[in-house]
Amino acid sequence: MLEVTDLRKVYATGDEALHGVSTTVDGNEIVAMIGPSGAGKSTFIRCINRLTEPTEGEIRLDGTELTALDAGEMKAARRNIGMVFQEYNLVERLTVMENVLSGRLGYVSNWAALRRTFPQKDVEMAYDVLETVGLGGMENKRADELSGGQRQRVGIARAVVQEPTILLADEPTSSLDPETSHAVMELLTEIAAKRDIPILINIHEVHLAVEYADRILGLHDGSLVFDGPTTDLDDNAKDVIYRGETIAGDSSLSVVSESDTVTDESDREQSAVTGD
Ligand SMILES: Nc1ncnc2c1ncn2[C@@H]1O[C@H](COP(=O)(O)OP(=O)(O)OP(=O)(O)O)[C@@H](O)[C@H]1O
Repeated sequence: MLEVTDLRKVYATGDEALHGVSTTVDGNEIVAMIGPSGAGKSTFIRCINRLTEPTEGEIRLDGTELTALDAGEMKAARRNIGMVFQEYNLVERLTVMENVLSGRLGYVSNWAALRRTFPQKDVEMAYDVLETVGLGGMENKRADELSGGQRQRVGIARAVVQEPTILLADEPTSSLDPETSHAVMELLTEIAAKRDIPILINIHEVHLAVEYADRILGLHDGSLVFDGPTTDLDDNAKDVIYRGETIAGDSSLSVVSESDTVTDESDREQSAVTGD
């Protein structure tokens, strides 16, 4: 279970992207986070696995307080958090199989990781997951030979072989055409059911959120203004989320600066996909 309490993020620029967001994600539910551009959706999802460092608040995953972990402990904890990225984050010159197996790097010794040798059971699991995502038979293709939809399936397979207890997806469909977007959302839904894990998806397209999610989180200007079953997302709720009609930002919070750098974040992204 993911439990987020009073999550606040202030970037080094002074931008307060999250004003104290609390929610839980559990079971095998599909939770879609929606909201206007700049509402803080990416920041929220990236704070969970600390690709972006939270400023304040608690993030517990299956009882472990992630914000209290040191860098080494956090790397280990990231094995439990599968991450799917908008731009796939594949290594283009590597094969589909090599990309998928990189999801197991956090489980093998440094020596094996360096030589990219994996136990037979990991390879079998990778074949299995590639079948599940509809890429059976494509394991030897290079990533740069794939379409966007196929790349995203590789990204999903890589996250799944980590055997995570939760999947996070940051705009997984926004680089894809409408048909492929549906296919990817269907795939994510199937994975949640089959693996019995929750999926938190940050998504722009409200119609996809409504079609596939069990629950909606609505962010407006860094505040969580809607948290309820998808069936409760009526026009009034959409006005609150997209126009902030009944919500005013809390300007009383003091600004705490911190020293996130782009380099830090890209290092962490690498660690998030390899568990290394
Ligand atoms: N690295 C950063 N440094 C400073 N400010 C940032 C950074 N990343 C995001 N922000 C700011 O934080 C706020 C929330 O941004 P975020 O990307 O989380 O929103 P979003 O809802 O995901 O937007 P979009 O839907 O356009 O991707 C915005 O005001 C943005 O300008």
